[in-house]
Amino acid sequence: METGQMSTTHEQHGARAVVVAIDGPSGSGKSSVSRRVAERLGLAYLDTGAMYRAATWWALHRGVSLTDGDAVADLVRDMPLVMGVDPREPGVHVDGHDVGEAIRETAISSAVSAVATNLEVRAELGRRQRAEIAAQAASSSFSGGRGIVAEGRDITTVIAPDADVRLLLIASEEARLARRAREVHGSADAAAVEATRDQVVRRDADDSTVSQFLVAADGVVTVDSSELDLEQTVQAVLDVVARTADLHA
Ligand SMILES: Nc1ncnc2c1ncn2[C@@H]1O[C@H](COP(=O)(O)OP(=O)(O)O)[C@@H](O)[C@H]1O
Ligand SMILES: Nc1ccn([C@H]2C[C@H](O)[C@@H](COP(=O)(O)OP(=O)(O)O)O2)c(=O)n1
Repeated sequence: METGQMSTTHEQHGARAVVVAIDGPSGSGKSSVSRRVAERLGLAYLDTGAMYRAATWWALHRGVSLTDGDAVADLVRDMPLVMGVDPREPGVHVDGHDVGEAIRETAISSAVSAVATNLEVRAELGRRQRAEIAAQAASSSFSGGRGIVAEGRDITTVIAPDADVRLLLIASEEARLARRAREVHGSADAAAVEATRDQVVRRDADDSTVSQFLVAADGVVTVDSSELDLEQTVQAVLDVVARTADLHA
């Protein structure tokens, strides 16, 4: 297997697992950039936002009211969630359901902050995220021990504050709204941007009550993608990784 071959080389060099932590607001490009960075470096990829989205889907699927915080937390503690960590195909399954597409629907985007601001849910999903990050140090893992790119809102600050590379990906509100409008509505005209505002601006305001992702914490490098296209942003992040971590990549 390709990954296995990379891991053998990696281990022969005696290199240890690298953890790249990336946070940022909605539409800054975290998911698309992190996936590409992970793929190019032969690392695993963890989309922690997808875990909050999957928890929201699961609660709605099971008919649990999102306003009943204790019931949601109880449900999430036992959630049979399987997160794929292959950056080429990062599948999300809950209780055998492939929810990769369903969790991106507007109904979930609008509701997810109610789950993401539940501190008991954060504790449970944070525990699973730390376990996955630690697991990628093992040679038997997807990355063959090379490591992982994990992205979300609190990875640089709470989940992996001692990551080798800590990065805040930002972009202007205008750029983020236009990107999301193009993605969801296929256009960045005024109507499409307005229709996207709730799931970008309101959601970031709600989410920032429990995580600090609008300003870089100490030691976190900021990359502003407002004026960069996707490939330029990937390159800017790879440059930060190369400067910061001894990847031998
Ligand atoms: N630097 C960029 N320039 C232009 N479009 C981008 C850039 N980064 C991401 N995109 C596009 O913007 C949309 C939102 O990106 P995404 O990775 O989902 O952001 P996030 O995970 O931060 O919410 C996607 O359609 C993506 O392809
Ligand atoms: N580590 C994380 C990751 C995501 N979240 C929350 C914040 C968001 O509202 C949801 C979904 O995150 P996601 O990264 O998929 O959202 P965007 O694609 O950036 O719009 O989860 C969080 O609170 N902590």
